[in-house]
Amino acid sequence: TDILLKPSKLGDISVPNRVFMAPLTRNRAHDDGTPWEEAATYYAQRANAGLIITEATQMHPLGKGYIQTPGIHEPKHVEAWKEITRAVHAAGGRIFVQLWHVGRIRHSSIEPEGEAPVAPTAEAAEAQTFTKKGFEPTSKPRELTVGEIEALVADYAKAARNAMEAGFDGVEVHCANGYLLNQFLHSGSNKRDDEYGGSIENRCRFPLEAVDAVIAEIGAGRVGVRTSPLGEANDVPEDDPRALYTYFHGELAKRGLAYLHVMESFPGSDRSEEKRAVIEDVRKAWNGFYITNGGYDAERAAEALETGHADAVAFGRPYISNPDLAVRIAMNVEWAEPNQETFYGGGEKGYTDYSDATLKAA
Ligand SMILES: C=C(C(=O)O)c1ccccc1
Repeated sequence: TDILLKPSKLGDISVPNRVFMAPLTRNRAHDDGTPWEEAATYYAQRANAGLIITEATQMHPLGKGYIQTPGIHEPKHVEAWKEITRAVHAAGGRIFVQLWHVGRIRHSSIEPEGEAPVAPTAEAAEAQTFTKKGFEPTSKPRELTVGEIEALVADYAKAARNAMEAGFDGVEVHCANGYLLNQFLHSGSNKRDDEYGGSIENRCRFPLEAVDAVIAEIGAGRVGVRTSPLGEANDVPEDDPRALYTYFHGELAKRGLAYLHVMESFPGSDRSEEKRAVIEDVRKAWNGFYITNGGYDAERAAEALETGHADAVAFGRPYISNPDLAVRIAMNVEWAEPNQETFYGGGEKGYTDYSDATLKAA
């Protein structure tokens, strides 16, 4: 598995290995969207990753859909993130922030309280979110006007500017997992009849405008994009994933982005031949640095690089319970299993209290 430890260039930066930390929602931020102070320790412990991609971080007040997720749209958010990026850089790490807007995956009791979610179309998702009362069905959204979409494009650029101010090495634009930009991409969630809906080109328009605004603000070498072509999360059916993502990945390939990050499978879902074939096809439309993600162990990760399928592998749950994952891979040390009870919400337990055994053993 040594191929996982090969350095590489990645857009404007260099990475020391191909073992990346995938975005992980942990629901431990303050209610006003300020990240928790303990996050500096949590991310610095994981600085051995070739690249850390933060938990999904809302780029607009209405982009918040769950309790205690962090934001990056206020000056106080930027100040708090500065401590985190400083700690990661002091530990020798590199970190991108994932810019998120939940769209209709939101309950109106979440701050800003009483505000309905926004979406491409005024149809509620068959989905749940978690509020202070626990899991609740998502609220019925209202349809975004063209003017509001244009304002959100500018908000993505502003969030990217905030990310640079906060000391991040770059940003990942979240276009996956049934959230706002994914809702625009898919035929099942986007029923608009204006220039932002209908054809594949029209459904890709807003996501591409958002990516272009971020590129214009901070440069393509500091921008990655995440997609989930076979996404099952949050009720975003799509008539023709192969055609849609061949086009979307092809458009992204023209922009000189730092990377494309694809969730290829999901916890508990099957990896059928048909699904693998779609992923292989839409993978071919991309021409740059490719990060794969989805339940990899070290052996399958090394194989993904050896076959040329991917240039790096993002690990989610393994990085929860193995802060030193890249070192464990280098030293061939067994991985610890994460405790699912402390994935979402809570304090230090299950967050910063996992052992970095190899660093003591080294
Ligand atoms: C941001 C998330 C994603 O991209 O799936 C998320 C949100 C809530 C729980 C788990 C994951």
